[in-house]
Amino acid sequence: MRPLQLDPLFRTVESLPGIGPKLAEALARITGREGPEDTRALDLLLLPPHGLIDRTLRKGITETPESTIATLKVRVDRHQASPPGRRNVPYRVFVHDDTGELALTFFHSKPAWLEKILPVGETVLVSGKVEWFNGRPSMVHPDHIVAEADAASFPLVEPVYPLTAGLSPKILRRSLESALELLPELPEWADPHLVAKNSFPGFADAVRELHHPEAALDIEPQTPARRRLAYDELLAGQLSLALVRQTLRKLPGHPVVADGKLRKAILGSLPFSLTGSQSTAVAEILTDMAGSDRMLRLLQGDVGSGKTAVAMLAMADAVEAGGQAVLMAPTEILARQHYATISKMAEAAGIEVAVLTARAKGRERTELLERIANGKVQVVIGTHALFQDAVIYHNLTLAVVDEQHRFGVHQRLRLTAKGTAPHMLVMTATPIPRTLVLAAFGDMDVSKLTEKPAGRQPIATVTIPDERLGEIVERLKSALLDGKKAYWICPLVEDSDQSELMSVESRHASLAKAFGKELAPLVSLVHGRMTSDEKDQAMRDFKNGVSRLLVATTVVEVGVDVPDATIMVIEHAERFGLAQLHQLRGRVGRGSGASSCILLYYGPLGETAGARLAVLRESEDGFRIAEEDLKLRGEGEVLGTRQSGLPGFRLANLSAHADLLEIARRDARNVLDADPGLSSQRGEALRMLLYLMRRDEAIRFLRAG
Ligand SMILES: Nc1ncnc2c1ncn2[C@@H]1O[C@H](COP(=O)(O)OP(=O)(O)OP(=O)(O)O)[C@@H](O)[C@H]1O
Repeated sequence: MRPLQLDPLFRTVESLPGIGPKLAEALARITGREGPEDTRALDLLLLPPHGLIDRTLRKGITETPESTIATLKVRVDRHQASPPGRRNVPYRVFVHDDTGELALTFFHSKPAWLEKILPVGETVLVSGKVEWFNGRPSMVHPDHIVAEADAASFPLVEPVYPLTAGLSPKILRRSLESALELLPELPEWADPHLVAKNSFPGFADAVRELHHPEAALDIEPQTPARRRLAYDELLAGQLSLALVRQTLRKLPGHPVVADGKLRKAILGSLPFSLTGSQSTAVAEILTDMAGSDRMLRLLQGDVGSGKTAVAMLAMADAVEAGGQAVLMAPTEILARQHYATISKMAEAAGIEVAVLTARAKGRERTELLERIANGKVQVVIGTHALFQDAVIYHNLTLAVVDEQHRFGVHQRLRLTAKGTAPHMLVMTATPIPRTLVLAAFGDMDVSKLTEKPAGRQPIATVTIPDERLGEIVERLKSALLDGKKAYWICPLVEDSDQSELMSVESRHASLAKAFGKELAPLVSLVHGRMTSDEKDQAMRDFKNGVSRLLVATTVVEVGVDVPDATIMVIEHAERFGLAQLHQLRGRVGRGSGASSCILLYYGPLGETAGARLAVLRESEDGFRIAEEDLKLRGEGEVLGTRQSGLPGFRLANLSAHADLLEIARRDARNVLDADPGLSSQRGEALRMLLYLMRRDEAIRFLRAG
């Protein structure tokens, strides 16, 4: 049970003054919660400002430099309403000070309201950005207009939060202030030495400071308050991972003893020999599985490095030793693809493979479940459907989870609830740096595939502005005529008014048209809104060469393996994250043919966007790209926080707080060594921390264990 003391903080944001259902939705979005009911006062409190507006500049009107935010004390001279019927001509209010005149400009504002807040002849404080048009200063929609008498209430320094549509800074401010009033004093959970050494304020004080910066320095990641909160967040994360591990390790292992007969049969049938790091990874995995402790290993390998074969070889040993193995993929497309590859490999060893996804229904499903339960099926490939309650395994000894970062700790727990405690191999193609591995997975053993299979050629990567689209289409046309295969990736599914992003459907149509009668049938489409049958068909057609240009959304991002596809066009490349671009590009260059990747951007490019694309052009090394991405964008984006299911870090910034991550890891371990049930006084306080940081799943686990 959650301690009563925390109840006020768990009020839904909707219960805060001024917040209705719409705003609650908006807040759910910016705090990354599932929906409005799940968005609590606490989530608002732990949302750090990402910038600051400094309103301390107080020069005269004409002394204010172009495009700077200034606070001006002015006298109101006259109002100039929009001419009747021409609402797009702004309403102007002319004001002056000793240095000159300023036009306050308003679009679609109510005249009565403007007359009320800007009475002619009165002196007011206005604050906002001063722009010069035709040699005259103006301020469009001032951020603040305050009567001189109320000058004391004027915010000199204002924190800025990430905003989404429908949420104004003022409303956010107001709800934040009322949430701050709910903060109780809490017991200290951090180690007193650490607190003293770092001059950490208490949690509640740190939260208050977070939202009341007094100067730009106060929002830097290295203030004691920011560091304190970052530490708390990291500690909660590490503690929750350590709790999972603690319980998993307690369950009896399954020493896998096999002489490698099946594995060798598979190896012999592969059209290639393993790379050095593939062999090393296989050896590491087999050593782990032979031991009496459960394996918890991360197999990290860049795009196209050949993780699937490694997994298959490990599964072969598990099967030979009389067990079953599962491979869980994050998407249906990927599950089916793995099924296709793996059944082919398994055939050589006579291993029985089946695929299980949410799509299996009726008799087919019942029969499949039966064959899994009686052990006839030895390897099951699937999506999270693999771990529904109805699925009972005969003797599950190895679970391979592909792209774990999409699932999160929760599914990992479900997996172990399947009676037996299988060895666990987590495969990730996201070449995340060590600090992130630690933050996301805790202390797992790691095998790395450090080289690409022999014979791969570099992918020629170019950035091209949208004006040259016609040229790209022409080149693509001749490539298709040459028998080549290409992907064309678009960011969105349907045309929508709010977005000028090119939709995959209209791009599919325009390309088919541009290619003319002869080539149009070779152009196919796949996106997330199609049924899984349709998606399958599209992928199969592309693989078999029935279609040769696949226009797709990012459903093809992870893992799709069509080795003879050699051209990748990514439209609106400037809108994708670097790591995601790397994943997408990794769909080509998977065979021995020369490949190219065209990053098509709609300019002009901002500085960061330009730098990002340049990194990609220069490097194919996923690790380097991830490091650069981390520098350019922060870790939440690298991991794709929202869709990843990995509880993202809001307060900790892993490039700034790497030292705290190490400390948090050590502290989590020490705490649990001394007090595995978190029942001491400090343990109780730490439970509170887990609630506060929304790691409820760990608490449930604590109870179960
Ligand atoms: N040692 C090898 N030599 C040559 N080709 C290999 C080797 N190992 C794997 N391959 C081939 O390389 C391609 C990529 O392998 P795989 O799909 O396992 O990559 P992956 O690591 O899962 O990459 P991604 O994360 O991009 O899906 C496959 O077509 C596979 O058959």
